[in-house]
Amino acid sequence: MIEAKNLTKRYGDKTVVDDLSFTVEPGRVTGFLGPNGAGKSTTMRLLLGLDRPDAGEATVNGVPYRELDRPLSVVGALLEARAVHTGRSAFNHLLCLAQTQGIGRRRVEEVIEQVGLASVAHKRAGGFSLGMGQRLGIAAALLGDPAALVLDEPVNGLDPEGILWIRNLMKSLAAEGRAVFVSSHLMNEMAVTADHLVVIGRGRLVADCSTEEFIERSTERSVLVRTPDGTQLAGLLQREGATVTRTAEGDLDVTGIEAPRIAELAAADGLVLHELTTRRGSLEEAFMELTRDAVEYDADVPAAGGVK
Ligand SMILES: Nc1ncnc2c1ncn2[C@@H]1O[C@H](COP(=O)(O)OP(=O)(O)OP(=O)(O)O)[C@@H](O)[C@H]1O
Repeated sequence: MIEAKNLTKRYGDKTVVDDLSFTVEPGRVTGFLGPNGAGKSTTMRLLLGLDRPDAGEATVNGVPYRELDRPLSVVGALLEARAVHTGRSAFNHLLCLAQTQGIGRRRVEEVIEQVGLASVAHKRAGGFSLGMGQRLGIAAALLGDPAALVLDEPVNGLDPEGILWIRNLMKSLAAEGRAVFVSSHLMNEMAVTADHLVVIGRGRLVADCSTEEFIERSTERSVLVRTPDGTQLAGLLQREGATVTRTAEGDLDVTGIEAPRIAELAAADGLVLHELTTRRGSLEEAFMELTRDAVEYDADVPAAGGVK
């Protein structure tokens, strides 16, 4: 389990991570979301002891990273999305890393197999494509068979096949009981990958809840109604407490009342319906709105355990 408690980091007079607290639980993928510059990479560096917080603390299984005896066996990390610039082969690169932590050759072979690099294991890693470099970085993160993983934007710059591979790998690592913490600035990608979301804006926590709950709360549902009896139906629905607006095409856009109830009310008054479609707002739009101004949003919605 990874824990951030009141983490704060300032660069000059700018507070980049601001009193941030959250937990990354084992057995699930926790997505770490925020627009560019929100403070995700900085937070991950603090979790991994690469930077010191100005206040608060970060621990892995209750221990600060710098105090871990064999860190690779506790938490694996992928920090930068680029190929390794080395004249060494992928195998030797991993072997060197393994030897610093008393990890054997057999384990190096295993992780190379696991990330699908067996056929190029003895090729120079410096010549790898971005996707192969990402696989190598993930192999390094997995070397110590860690219970927790911290991955910073692992799908950046990958092709659809690479994205799918990383997505499935993260899910299977979580299914094995590991705590997987993965950052992204892409809401839609996280929506299909993560079980839980920690969302930040300007270094502050904006949401800490299940992905399902986030989607449910963030995207308002409305019903599109196409009818030749628009005026009567609009009046009827408004009397039932719904909010009705006319679209440019003359259809009704209805919120506050579900599609089956609209159909029942229309039927009871003998009104004709040509179409009844439940629609959801775009998740990406909701995310942009949510993170545009963290402070402003804070005042609007309930805190603690849900969308803050
Ligand atoms: N070493 C540093 N010195 C000064 N400012 C920094 C430093 N590292 C990061 N920052 C600033 O802190 C803010 C947060 O950066 P960070 O890289 O953590 O954001 P991010 O959410 O990971 O963004 P991205 O999605 O673009 O990677 C940015 O405004 C950045 O310019």
